[in-house]
Amino acid sequence: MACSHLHNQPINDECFVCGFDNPAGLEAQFVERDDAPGRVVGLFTPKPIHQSYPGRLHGGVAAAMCDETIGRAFITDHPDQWGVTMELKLRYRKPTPIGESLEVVGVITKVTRRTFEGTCELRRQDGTVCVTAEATYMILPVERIVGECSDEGSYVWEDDGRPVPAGE
Ligand SMILES: CCCCCCCCCC(=O)SCCNC(=O)CCNC(=O)[C@H](O)C(C)(C)COP(=O)(O)OP(=O)(O)OC[C@H]1O[C@@H](n2cnc3c(N)ncnc32)[C@H](O)[C@@H]1OP(=O)(O)O
Repeated sequence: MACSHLHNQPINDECFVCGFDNPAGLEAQFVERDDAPGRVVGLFTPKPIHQSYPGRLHGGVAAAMCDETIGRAFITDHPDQWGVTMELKLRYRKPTPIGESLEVVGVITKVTRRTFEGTCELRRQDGTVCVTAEATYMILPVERIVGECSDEGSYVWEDDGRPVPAGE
């Protein structure tokens, strides 16, 4: 698979989905495929701590992965605009296993002045689509997103106002 990592997208080290300093996290990675421009592919391998029924990925964890994949698909084409999830709708179509490398393919379907919408598919290695999702986000300045819940973020600010992970 020809692909490139999303080097320009920030990571919050303690994020449940993308962070690598969250012991319970998914440690997901996000890439763009050369054969699918405009899409983001989230890659992750669920651990036993992410299950619901034995061996089965918890639906809420799948939702988190779908949510972030669609959100990152927007940032790919709008690097200075971030969003918060307003609405997330999922269909759990097949059981999702743990311990298997899975991918979530996200794409943006609609952009307005204040919102964007997108869809995604969570797929197994054999192509089985286990979960599909659609979501709507409100576009907000990152200062407001971070500032509403925390006095400190894991970001520093470049001269052009762009946030980058602290320590980079
Ligand atoms: C590093 C890169 C990562 C990128 C991917 C990230 C993916 C993950 C993203 C998340 O998980 S974010 C966490 C989950 N989401 C949130 O925490 C959002 C919480 N909700 C809000 O902060 C506010 O509801 C929101 C900013 C969306 C809107 O607040 P506003 O103050 O701008 O709007 P207001 O409350 O005045 O309402 C304006 C209109 O929008 C409507 N509205 C507000 N929230 C809504 C909502 N959630 N869904 C539908 N409609 C909503 C509201 O009813 C009203 O309708 P009317 O004008 O008809 O009266």
